[in-house]
Formats: sequence, structure tokens, C-alpha cells
Amino acid sequence: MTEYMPIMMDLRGMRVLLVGGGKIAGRKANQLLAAGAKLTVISPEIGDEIRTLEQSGQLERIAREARMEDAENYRIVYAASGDEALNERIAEAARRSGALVNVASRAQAGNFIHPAVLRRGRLVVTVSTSGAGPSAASALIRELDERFGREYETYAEFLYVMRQKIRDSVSEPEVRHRLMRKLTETDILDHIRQETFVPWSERRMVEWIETEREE
Ligand SMILES: C[C@@]1(CC(=O)O)c2cc3[nH]c(cc4nc(cc5[nH]c(cc(n2)[C@H]1CCC(=O)O)[C@@](C)(CC(=O)O)[C@@H]5CCC(=O)O)C(CC(=O)O)=C4CCC(=O)O)c(CCC(=O)O)c3CC(=O)O
Ligand SMILES: NC(=O)C1=CN([C@@H]2O[C@H](COP(=O)(O)OP(=O)(O)OC[C@H]3O[C@@H](n4cnc5c(N)ncnc54)[C@H](O)[C@@H]3O)[C@@H](O)[C@H]2O)C=CC1
Repeated sequence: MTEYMPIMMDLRGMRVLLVGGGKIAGRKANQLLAAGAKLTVISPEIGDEIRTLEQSGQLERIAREARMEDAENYRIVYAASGDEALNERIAEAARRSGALVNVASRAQAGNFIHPAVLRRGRLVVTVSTSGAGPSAASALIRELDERFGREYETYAEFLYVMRQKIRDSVSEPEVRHRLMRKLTETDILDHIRQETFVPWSERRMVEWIETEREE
């Protein structure tokens, strides 16, 4: 069994090649653009999603069949054409040149895969079956969708702001760690859920840090 390494990547400004322009390529393109990638699509024909993105100038599209050399100019490659043999040849070329490659038609032909995703602002919950059953991964995400409501977006944003404050104002690592742990022990999530949470003012944040750091 392949033991995949789960990671979160900042793709802003990174060049990514997407081979294919159909339904699956459209889904990937939207996810990649949301993460800030500079996307090039190579495909003789394209579906509605890629067309819309091309027309609004969000990606560059090259209207022809993909060639092996295409893969060598990118460090991240998606082989998502409807031609499975081509996807595997592209993947092989990309791997040889040291690129990361995702293969839509056969997970094992690539060296990274995507999980099913649930987003609540900064909180990201993902489920992967390591390719065993993508539909099962989606079904589990739907269960988690009910478990993790909108309150987690506010909560994650609160944690983010407080953590910056703590990092800026507390220099001792042990104290910082203790404060961060305390922050997760507060009843803020409950307040957000019950809609009784009032966003903390600058002063309240500073006071909380001053009070809690003494213990
Ligand atoms: C490896 C991976 C690729 C990757 O890295 O992305 C992969 C691979 C393959 N999927 C296939 C089929 C389907 N995939 C879906 C749906 C999704 N697939 C997703 C992820 C992944 N799919 C990655 C592993 C995830 C994991 O870890 O388990 C989801 C969760 C997330 C996303 O795509 O963003 C997304 C939910 C979208 C949503 O909920 O909206 C459906 C259902 C549908 O489309 O509704 C079907 C048809 C039913 C079926 O076959 O099960 C096939 C066979 C192709 C063929 O035979 O033609 C392969 C190839 C292979 O199995 O090797
Ligand atoms: N990863 C996933 O979640 C899933 C993956 N798949 C697989 O993904 C692949 C694509 O599926 P769809 O987007 O639904 O197919 P599709 O038929 O909608 O699109 C195929 C695209 O590939 C392009 N193409 C064909 N030959 C090409 C070439 N030589 N060079 C460049 N582009 C070429 C076509 O122009 C078209 O735009 C299939 O192999 C399918 O098995 C299918 C379902 C889910």
C-alpha cells in the first residue's frame, strides 16, 4: 500500500500544467486557481468550465494535443485527459524530469493525489481513502459537513488573530505555548454556536494575554 504524505500547499504564483479540458480538468482547474496557481491548459477541445475560465483570462490555454516535452517544463503536472494511455505517458515524462504529477485516470501512475475537502474558512477538513474509494471519501465529507458548522470559520479566524497577537507580544516560547493551549480551552466555540460571541476588541485581547500569562 502507498503511504501518502498529507500536505497543504500554497500555490500562489506557481506554474502548473493541466493536460485535458473536460469535466475533471474543469474541477481541478477551479481548485488550482482558488489556491493561486498560474495555470496552463493543453487540450484540443475544452468543456464549458475551462472555456469560461479561459474567456475571463484566468488561465492560458494551448489548443492542441499534449506532447511529452510539455511535461518537462513544469514542476507540477495534472494528467487529466480522456486518453488514459496519454495520461500515463505524460506522467512518466513528468516523473523523469522530477515533477510532481497527478493522474486522473489511474492514481498509482502519479505521485500525489487529492483528498475530498470540507472548508470552513481557515479550517480545512480532508478525507482520503488513498485512492481506494473516492466516492466513499466524499460520503464521509458529507457526514463531517454536518458535524462542523459555520461556527468553525469564526473560531478559526479568532484563533488566527489571537495567535498573531500572542506571537507579537510574548517572547518566551513556553508562555506562548501555554497561552495557545489555554485559548483552545475557552468556551468561545460554544458562544459562537449560541450566537452570543462578541468579537474581542484589541484591548480585550491584550488584557486576556496579560492576565493569563501570569499563571
Ligand atoms: C486518486 C484520486 C485523484 C486525485 O488525486 O484527485 C481519484 C481518482 C479516481 N477517481 C475516479 C472516479 C471517481 N471520482 C469521483 C469523485 C471524486 N474523486 C475525488 C478524488 C480522487 N479521485 C482522488 C483520490 C481520493 C481518495 O483519496 O480517495 C474527489 C473525492 C475529490 C476531487 O476530485 O477533488 C471527488 C469528489 C468530488 C465531489 O464530491 O464533488 C467520482 C464520483 C463523482 O465524480 O461524483 C468517481 C466515479 C465513481 C468511482 O469510480 O468511484 C477514478 C476512476 C476513473 C475511471 O475509471 O474512469 C479514479 C482513478 C483511479 O481510481 O485510479
Ligand atoms: N479523478 C477523478 O475524480 C475522476 C477521474 N476520471 C478520469 O479522468 C479522465 C478525464 O475525465 P473527463 O474530464 O470526464 O473526460 P472528458 O471526456 O470530459 O474530457 C477529456 C478531455 O481530454 C482532452 N484530450 C483528449 N486527448 C487529448 C490529448 N492527446 N492531449 C490533451 N488533451 C486531450 C479532450 O479534448 C477533453 O477535453 C478520464 O480518464 C476518467 O477516467 C473520471 C471520473 C473521476
